[in-house]
Amino acid sequence: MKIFTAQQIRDADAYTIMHTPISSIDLMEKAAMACTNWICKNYGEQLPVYIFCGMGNNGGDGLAITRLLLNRGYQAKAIILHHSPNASADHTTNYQALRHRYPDSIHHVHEIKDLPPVPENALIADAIFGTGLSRPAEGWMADAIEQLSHYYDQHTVIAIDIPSGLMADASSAHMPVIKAHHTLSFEFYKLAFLLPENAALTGEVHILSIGLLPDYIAQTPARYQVTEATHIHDIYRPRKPFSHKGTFGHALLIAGSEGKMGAAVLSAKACLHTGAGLLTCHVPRCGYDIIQISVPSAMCLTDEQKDHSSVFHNNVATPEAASRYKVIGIGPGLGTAAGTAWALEKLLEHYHSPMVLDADALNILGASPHLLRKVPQQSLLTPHPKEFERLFGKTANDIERLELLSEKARALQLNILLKGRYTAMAFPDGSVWFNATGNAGMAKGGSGDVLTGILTSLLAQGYAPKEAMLMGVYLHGLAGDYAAAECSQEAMTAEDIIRLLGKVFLELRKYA
Ligand SMILES: NC(=O)C1=CN([C@@H]2O[C@H](COP(=O)(O)OP(=O)(O)OC[C@H]3O[C@@H](n4cnc5c(N)ncnc54)[C@H](OP(=O)(O)O)[C@@H]3O)[C@@H](O)[C@H]2O)[C@@H](O)CC1
Ligand SMILES: [K+]
Repeated sequence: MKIFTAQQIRDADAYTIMHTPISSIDLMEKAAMACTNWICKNYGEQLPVYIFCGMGNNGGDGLAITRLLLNRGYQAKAIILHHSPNASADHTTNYQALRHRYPDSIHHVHEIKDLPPVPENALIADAIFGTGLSRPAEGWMADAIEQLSHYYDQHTVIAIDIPSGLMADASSAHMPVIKAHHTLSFEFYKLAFLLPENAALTGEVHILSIGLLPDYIAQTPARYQVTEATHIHDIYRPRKPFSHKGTFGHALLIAGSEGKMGAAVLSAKACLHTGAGLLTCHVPRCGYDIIQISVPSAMCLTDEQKDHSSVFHNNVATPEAASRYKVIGIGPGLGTAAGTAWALEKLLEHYHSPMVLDADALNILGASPHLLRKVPQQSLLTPHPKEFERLFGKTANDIERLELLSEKARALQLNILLKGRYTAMAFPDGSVWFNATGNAGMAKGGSGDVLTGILTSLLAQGYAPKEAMLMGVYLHGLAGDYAAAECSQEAMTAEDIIRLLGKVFLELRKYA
């Protein structure tokens, strides 16, 4: 799903109005109807609904919702905040319609002391500012937003299109913003919903269709996208009947150190359960029995060191040796011993195909930034926010961090993701995608090691690096969702994610 900017959303609106018999006021009615239906489906008419409206079209939506709820027997009230002397045309039309039919349902607010008390059991709808917010709220409007934010603790708050005060495609850090339990947004995700800094503001986001024209959406380029199931169905290639293990690539996984062999085991298992043809693990001597017993399908090479790996570059020292492996995954539980860092540098000097770098491999790069330039182009890097900061430095807010992510992916020609609720993936072509599968049950040790195994496996099988990242992150999240459904977010572990990869592939095959 494309993520459009506030301006592109206005253009989609205008395009639909120009190319269909639908007028602007009809579109507002459709938006208001979609919200009203959602409210009626989820809350009974015994609850009063207080709808706070601004002077633009977001306020117009609020006025139309008030009328539609009153039509259905709800006790709805519109509280209009006069932040501007001028109302938009569609706001005015809806104001007149509401006043004509339900004159007692409207309350005007010209300054903060006019805000009415809200009954204890009332539902609150926030229709003050939408995508037309052009600057931070100031003066008494900032105070009003601040005051309304406190309703979050005692009431259910539903934001219409976007929580008021939140900028759709810029950072709103340190700005007054309404906190909502639910956001009912029209047609598209807004970039703001996907940023961790806004996690506490939007609550659950529900995308409601209002019939904007699909051809505008199809023909308009968007810098940001959210991965959808259909994208993954297009990427997925089922195994052919006449294939053999060589068809699916030989992966080399360099992972583990004393006390962290579990990371290597998880990564190796995930690699095999994602379909790699052959897997060799390079581990320190202390890990030999562990790998042989825990992952019997994998081969095992041991380092000359007992507790950390230090000579893994020898596996690719000659072109002939290097050609044995389709891909290298490196990092889970690796440690950052000086010998390991030295061997990583040597590895990068010898190996020139895309690889997967995670965890301690990234920490080693963060400590020696000159190594970043030696990482083979098209490689996959999988930092979490702390590792990202060690690699590329601090930023002031999430939008700046996203820019930095995208800039580094382009400049270094690497596929770099940034882990989070909506993992962001930046590609050498300048595009940035967000993944929406996954859940908080995956915020546990081991989940990242599983992802490394999955990505390494997909590269081994010949998926292009961008496809491998989009698909691997999606599958990892979906397996996590299946695991949570089966045994709860609390109880699930990284091993459950690996186990449920099977269910994910069975699901994928249905669309192949
Ligand atoms: N496209 C769609 O899909 C559809 C969109 N629809 C709806 O339209 C909404 C967008 O409406 P919109 O463009 O009228 O803007 P909106 O957010 O109501 O605010 C504009 C007002 O706020 C003002 N203002 C701005 N910043 C301010 C500040 N800091 N402090 C004070 N004032 C400030 C600004 O005044 P000005 O900047 O001119 O001073 C103007 O008066 C969208 O979110 C959705 O709900 C649906 O109806 C139909 C389909
Ligand atoms: K709003």
